[in-house]
Amino acid sequence: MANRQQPSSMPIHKYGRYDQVDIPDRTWPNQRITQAPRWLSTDLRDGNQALIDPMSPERKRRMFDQLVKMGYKEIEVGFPASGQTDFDFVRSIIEEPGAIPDDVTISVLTQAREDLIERTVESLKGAKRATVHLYNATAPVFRRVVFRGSKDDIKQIAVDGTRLVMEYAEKLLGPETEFGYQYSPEIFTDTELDFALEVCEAVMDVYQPGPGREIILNLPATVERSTPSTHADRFEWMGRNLTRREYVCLSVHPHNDRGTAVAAAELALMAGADRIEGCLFGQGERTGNVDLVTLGMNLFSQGVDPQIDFSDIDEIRRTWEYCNQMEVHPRHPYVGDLVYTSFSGSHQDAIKKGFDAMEADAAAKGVTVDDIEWAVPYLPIDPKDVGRSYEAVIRVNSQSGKGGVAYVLKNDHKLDLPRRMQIEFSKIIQAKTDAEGGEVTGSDIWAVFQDEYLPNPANPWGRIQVRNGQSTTDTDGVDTLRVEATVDGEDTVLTGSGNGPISAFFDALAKVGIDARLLDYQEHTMSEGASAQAASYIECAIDDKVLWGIGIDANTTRASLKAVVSAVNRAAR
Ligand SMILES: CC(=O)SCCNC(=O)CCNC(=O)[C@H](O)C(C)(C)COP(=O)(O)OP(=O)(O)OC[C@H]1O[C@@H](n2cnc3c(N)ncnc32)[C@H](O)[C@@H]1OP(=O)(O)O
Ligand SMILES: CC(C)C(=O)C(=O)O
Repeated sequence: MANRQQPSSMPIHKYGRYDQVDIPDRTWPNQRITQAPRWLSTDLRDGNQALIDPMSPERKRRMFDQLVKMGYKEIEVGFPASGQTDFDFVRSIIEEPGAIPDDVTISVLTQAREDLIERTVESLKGAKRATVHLYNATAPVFRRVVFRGSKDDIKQIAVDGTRLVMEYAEKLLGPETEFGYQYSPEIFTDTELDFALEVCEAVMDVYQPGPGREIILNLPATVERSTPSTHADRFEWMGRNLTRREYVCLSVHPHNDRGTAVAAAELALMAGADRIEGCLFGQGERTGNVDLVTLGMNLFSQGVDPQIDFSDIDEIRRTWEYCNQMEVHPRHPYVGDLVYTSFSGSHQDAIKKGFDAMEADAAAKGVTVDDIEWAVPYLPIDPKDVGRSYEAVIRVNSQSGKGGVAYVLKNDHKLDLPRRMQIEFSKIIQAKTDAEGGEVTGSDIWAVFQDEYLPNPANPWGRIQVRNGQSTTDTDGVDTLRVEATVDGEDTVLTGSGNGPISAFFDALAKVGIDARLLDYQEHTMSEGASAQAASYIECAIDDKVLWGIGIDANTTRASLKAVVSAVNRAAR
C-alpha cells in the first residue's frame, strides 16, 4: 500500500538524531517485571518545584500524609536550601513525633555547593532515616553553557559535593540518624555513557559503598530524549559496567517530554533498575515526572502487587488536586472521569456480554465474580478495585447501541431485556439522541422506558387498563380467566380460556376485537427473598405490528398478563 504523506515545511534541520547504544547482546527485552520496585515519590520536590504556586506548608503536609498512607517508603520532601518554606517543612515533620513512620526514609535534594549542602544536612537533624540527594549536570551543553568547565571540572563538582555531604553529615547528624546518600548525574540522557560512568565511579570512590553502605545512583531522564528502548539500553549498559553493583541501588527518574516516561521506566526496570522516582499522576517539570499511579496500576493489572494502596483512587486524586491546585485530565489512565466509561455501541455490547459471562462463569464455579480472573472487554481492570462503581461504565449518546441501553436497565433496574426487545428499545433511545444530541443519563433512559412500556396510574394510556383478575385451571389443564378491565374507556369483564393464563388472556382479548398472537415469552426474577419481583417480557404480533411488552409484579402470572397489556397498549399508541 502506498504511503501518500508529503514532506512538510517543519524545520527538521534544527534537530539531530539521538545516539543509539551498541549493545547487541542486550537482555532486557526478554525480562519480565515480577515484583514492585522501590518507589520514591518526589511530589514534594520535583513536583512542587514545577508548580505555579508551590505548596504551602499545609498543602505539603496533606500530600506527605497521603503518600505515607498509600505506602510509599521513600519520599523526597523538598529542597531545604531553596528557602525557609522547604526548610521549615522538613523540620516540622522531623520534630513532630510520629509524623514520619519509622520505616519511611525522607530524602532532600541539594546542588553541589557548600553553603547549600550545609543548610541541607542541617535540616535533617534528628531524623530517623534520611538521604541527602546531590546532583550536578554532566551533559555536554551544560558543561559548556552552565558550568563553563571541562569534563574533569564537572566530575570534580560531583566529587567535592559528595565529600562535603559526608563531612557535614558526620558533623551535624547524630547516631540517631540512619544516613543515606544519593547522587544524580543530571541530564544523564544527554551525557556520554562512558562519562556518566566515570563520574558515578568517582563519586563511589569517595563515598565507598560496601556491605551495609548502599549508594543510590539515580540516572535521570531530566529531559526525555530517546525511545524507551534506547533508555533501557543505557540502563543495561550502566548496570553491566558499574563496579560495586551489589552496593548500588540503580534508580530511574524519567520525565515525560516525549510522552513515553511510563514505558521508559518499565523498560529500565527490565534492564536492571531497582528503583523508580516519580510523582502521582505525572506532576513535575514541563510534561511531568513519570506517573507513579500509572506505573503502580500497570503492575496491579498484570497481577503484580504494587505494594501501594490505590483502592480509593478518587480520594488520592482529590488530595492531589487540592495540594497541586490542578485538575486530573478526564482521560488520565486509571483515574480520569472517563476512563471506565464507554459511549460507543460495540464497546458497550462487549462490556455487557463480559459482565454477563463473568457472572455465569463464577456461578458455574460456585464462587463470586471477585474470585475469578477479570475478563471484561475494554476494561483493563475492575473499576471496583480502585473504588469506582459500575454506574459510569456505560453512558449513552448517539454513538451507543442496544448493549449500552440494556446494560443501564440491567444495572440500575435489574431488568434483563431479551435481545430483540433491546433492539426495539434502543431504537427509541437512538431517536431521542439523534433528535436532541448529547448524553442520555440513566434516569432519562428509565423515564423513556417507563413512558414507553409501563402503565401510568396517574395518567392511564392505551386501550386497556386491567384491575382484578382470577384464573383457574381445570383437571384437563385448561385455564379459564376472568378479568375486570376498562377497554376503550368502558368498564367490562373479559373472559377467556386457553392452555395457560396467557393464551386465556389472548382468547379474552379476541372477544373484544383485539387480535394478539404470542411470538416470544421470557421472564426472570429481579431480586431475591419473599418480596421478590418478577419481570415478564412478551413479544406479540398485534394486527400488523410486532412489538414487546413488559410486566413487573411479585406474581409471575400477573406479570405476564401485565406484559400482554403493555404490548397491546403500545400497539394502539
Ligand atoms: C533537574 C532538577 O530538577 S534540579 C533541581 C532544581 N530545583 C530547584 O532549582 C529548586 C530550588 N532552587 C533554588 O531555590 C535556587 O536555585 C537555589 C536557592 C538552590 C540557588 O539559587 P541561586 O544561588 O540564586 O543560584 P541559581 O539557582 O541561579 O543557580 C545557578 C548557579 O548554580 C550553579 N549550579 C547549578 N546547579 C548546580 C549544581 N547541581 N551543583 C553546583 N552548582 C550548580 C550554576 O552553575 C550557577 O552558577 P553561577 O552563578 O556561578 O553561574
Ligand atoms: C535532580 C534530578 C534527579 C532531577 O530532578 C532531574 O534530573 O530531573
